[in-house]
Parts: sequence; C-alpha cells; structure tokens
Amino acid sequence: MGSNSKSVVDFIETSSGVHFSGFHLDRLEPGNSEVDQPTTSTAEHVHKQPFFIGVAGGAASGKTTVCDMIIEQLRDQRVVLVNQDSFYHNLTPEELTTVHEYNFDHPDAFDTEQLLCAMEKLKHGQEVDIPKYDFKSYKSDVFPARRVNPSDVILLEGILIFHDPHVRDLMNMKIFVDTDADVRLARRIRRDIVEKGRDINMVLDQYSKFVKPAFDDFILPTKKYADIIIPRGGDNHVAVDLIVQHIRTKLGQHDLCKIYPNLYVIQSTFQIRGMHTLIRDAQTTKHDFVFYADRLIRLVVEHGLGHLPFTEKQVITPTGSVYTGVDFCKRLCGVSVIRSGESMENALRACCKGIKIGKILIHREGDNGQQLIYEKLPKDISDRHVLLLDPILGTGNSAVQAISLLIKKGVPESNIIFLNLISAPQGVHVVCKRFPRIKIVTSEIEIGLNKDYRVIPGMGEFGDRYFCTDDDYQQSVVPPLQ
Ligand SMILES: Nc1ncnc2c1ncn2[C@@H]1O[C@H](COP(=O)(O)OP(=O)(O)O)[C@@H](O)[C@H]1O
Ligand SMILES: Nc1ccn([C@@H]2O[C@H](COP(=O)(O)O)[C@@H](O)[C@H]2O)c(=O)n1
Ligand SMILES: [Mg+2]
Repeated sequence: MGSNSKSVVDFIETSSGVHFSGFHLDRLEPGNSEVDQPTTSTAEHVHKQPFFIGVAGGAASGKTTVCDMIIEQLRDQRVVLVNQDSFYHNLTPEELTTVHEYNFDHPDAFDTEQLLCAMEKLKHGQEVDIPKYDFKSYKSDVFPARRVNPSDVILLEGILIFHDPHVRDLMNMKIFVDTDADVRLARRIRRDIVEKGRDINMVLDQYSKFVKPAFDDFILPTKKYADIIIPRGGDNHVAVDLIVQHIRTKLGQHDLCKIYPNLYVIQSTFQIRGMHTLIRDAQTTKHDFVFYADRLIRLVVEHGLGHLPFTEKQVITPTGSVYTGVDFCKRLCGVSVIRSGESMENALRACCKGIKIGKILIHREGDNGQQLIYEKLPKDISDRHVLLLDPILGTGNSAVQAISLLIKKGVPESNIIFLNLISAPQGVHVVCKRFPRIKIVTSEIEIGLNKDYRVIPGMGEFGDRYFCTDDDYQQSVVPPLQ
C-alpha cells in the first residue's frame, strides 16, 4: 500500500460516478495537475487533415512524372499537385536584360514565404490561389492564378522543396527522385529546347554555371530528409505502387495517426463496429456489456502483443521439415490501472501464460490533483516490456501519472504499450506529446470530452458497467443469439 492510509476498497467505493482512471478536472485549480489542462472541454472537431507529400529531386529527374503516376492511381481521391516553379520571384526589368546571369536553381530564386503560406492554407483545408509561372516571360503575373480547392492529398513538387524546414514540417511523406545526372541533363536539353524554345548553348551554359553546382550544394544535401528515395523516377513502378498503397492506408486512418506514428487504431470491421454499438448502448444488459467488452479487449490485447519484439526461431514439424517462425517476447508484464484496467487482465492472461500483472491506483483527492495512492509492480519491471491496461483514455491525466511512475521505476518509455478500448483526442495529444516513444493501441478514437471531461460518445462508467456496481442497468434488453 502507498503512503495514503485509506484502503484500496475505500477508494473504489468513493469513486462512484467517476470513470476511475480519468478524473473530473472541473474543480481542479490551475497548476494542480501535472498535465496541461485541455484547451477545450467540448467535443474537439478536428477537420480532416489532408495527406501532404513532398517530391524533390534534381531538375528533369522525373518529379512531375512520378506525381502524375501517383495522381493517376488515386483517381478516386481528391488530389492536388502544386509546383514550386509557381513561386519563382518575378524578374525585375534589370534582371531580365541579363537573364543568363540569373540563378534559377538557388533557394533565393523562390518566394518561399508565399509558398509556405499557400501550403499552410491547403493543409488546413482552405482554398488557395496558386500563381501560374511563365517560363518564357519569367513572370508569374502574366496568367490568372489557379484556384486550388481543399483536397485529401496534396502533392508539392520542386527541386528545393526540402530546403526550408517550415515547408518540410508540413509534409507527412517526403520523396526524393534520384535519377542519374547524365539522364537529367539529356532530358533537360530536350525539354528546354522543345518546350521552352531555348538554344542548346544557352541550356548547356546554364547547366554548368548554375544547375549542376546548385544540385550539389542545395538539392543533393536535402536528400537526407527523404522518407523514400526513388531510383529511376517514373520507371520505378514498384516504388510508385508502394507509395500509393501507403497513401491509401493513411487516408483510411484517423488524423491523429498521421500526427502520432505511435498511435495504433485497430482496423475497423463490422464485427468491431457491432461490438462497439453494443457496449456503447445504455440499454445493453450487464451480461452483454461484459461479453462484448471482453471480446473487444481480447482484440486490443492481441493487437498490442503484436507490437512486442520477437526473435526468429526454427522448429522441426512432424513431417521433418524446418519451419522458420518467431519466438514470443518473454520479458513482459501487464500493469492495470485500478479499477477499470482490471477488466483487461483476463484477456492478457489468456494470451500470455503466467504473465505477471502489477497494479496502480490513482485518485483525485480534495484540490490536490491526482495522487498515486497504490502501486504493486513486479520488482524487475525495468527489464520488462509493459502492457499498461486501462479501457478509457480521457483527459490523459491518469495515463500520464501511470506512465510517469513506470518510467520512474526504470521502464524505458519505448518499452511501454498502453492498451485501451477508446481514446479521446485530448488524451492522445497529452500522452503522445509528453511520451513520444510509448505506443498507444486502441480500438476507436472518440469525438472528444464534454464539459465534465467525460469521454463522448463514450460508454459511461466502464468500471461500474463491467463490474456490475451500477444498479441502474437493464437486466435483459438485447436478445441472445439464436
Ligand atoms: N522515365 C522516363 N522516361 C523517359 N522520359 C522521362 C521519364 N521521366 C521523365 N521523362 C521526361 O523527362 C522530362 C522531365 O521529366 P519531369 O517529370 O518533368 O521532371 P521534373 O519534374 O523532375 O523536372 C519530361 O520531358 C518527361 O517527359
Ligand atoms: N525561368 C526559369 C525557371 C526555372 N528554370 C529551371 O527549371 C528547373 C526546375 O524545374 P523542374 O521542373 O526541372 O523541377 C531549374 O533547374 C531551373 O534552372 C529555368 O530554366 N528557367
Ligand atoms: Mg516538374
């Protein structure tokens, strides 16, 4: 037992009306909590964030070609392509007279502020006017601007789009098209002569004076920022297919998964939706609530176990053949946040024979914020991977308390997997910002928190419903399976 003299049972009994692992904060004074207070107590309506892809590479490496291939495969999505060329500074009359002296491959040739502003607007779901650049007059105010509507996927391509850190930060995926210099030069000569009506000597002059040095000095050094490097550009169909597959996966995910790569929402199926429908329904009987909550918990636990490290193992099958498989991670334990988290222990025990399970009890007392009042953890917990169990992530305050304790006990942050059934975006932000290396596995992301800091739509007081300590629930409403 911790320093507090009250028994665990006392605390459990006095906690009625509160989801035990997520405390009401309405009476908390600023500064009492270890965690920043949520900025809003109402449902958080986050607009659907577009997936932003940057495509960089040398001139004529095939950036536009790769983008066109991606767009072609994503015909069923709203995709927009923006070219960095649109943000070239207009040349002054003086610069125009000596245009062969102008370096179009230097970062200063672009109006990066205007580019950043336009891309931020698109990222935030606003329409934007993109200038049309004229390669013949070297101006972007000759033609009317192009109105670009908010889209699901934004592609930004250009030689130097990875140069500015602010522009880079907007991107969810960075691609570098890596094509041999001689191929780029050959393509450029053809393109500049045919499309831009330029003279061969002028093209070669510009190449040796500006294009090649700028590639070495500014473009190539940004290759290190790329998540994916595509050799041979548009000829690399495998790379483009994989990229499209990834984009489709990301589009199907909750926005929070794009922000926090360590947040895993298990793939929804009609079975999962059906279980959620039952456990969220206030009319569902106690018996059904426990049955379907258990089914969902088992899915979350199995998914969470999938994130543990493994080692390769070979066995001999009864046919005498070698089967190359994997060995389960042995050094693990569960930690349940009393009381709701205890509902997840059976599923964990059913999956991991003989697993050690520790307990943490956190409660809010008076105006002093939450207090950790009980903990019983395996002595060697710092050597183990920890599956932290709590079915609801609400404000994130109790999760932060529990995780902080585990870290204090020597558990590396990256060894903690937090398993829950539902997560409010506010809690995800709080936990993921504070502990960027832990993993959260959940089965659904909620709309948010109401003014009483309760998760909505939610499922009520989980502990009461699961452990049948709320007398108000219906005995039998949902008919059993035939
Ligand atoms: N894989 C390829 N095979 C043949 N020609 C290509 C290939 N990729 C691009 N091109 C041609 O090379 C030129 C430059 O390609 P582009 O995609 O516009 O490059 P970037 O946008 O990087 O400047 C274009 O004329 C294009 O048709
Ligand atoms: N007026 C201009 C503006 C740019 N360039 C060259 O275009 C290249 C970038 O375009 P990509 O489609 O190849 O990415 C860059 O190398 C500039 O030198 C130009 O020649 N004239
Ligand atoms: Mg291009």
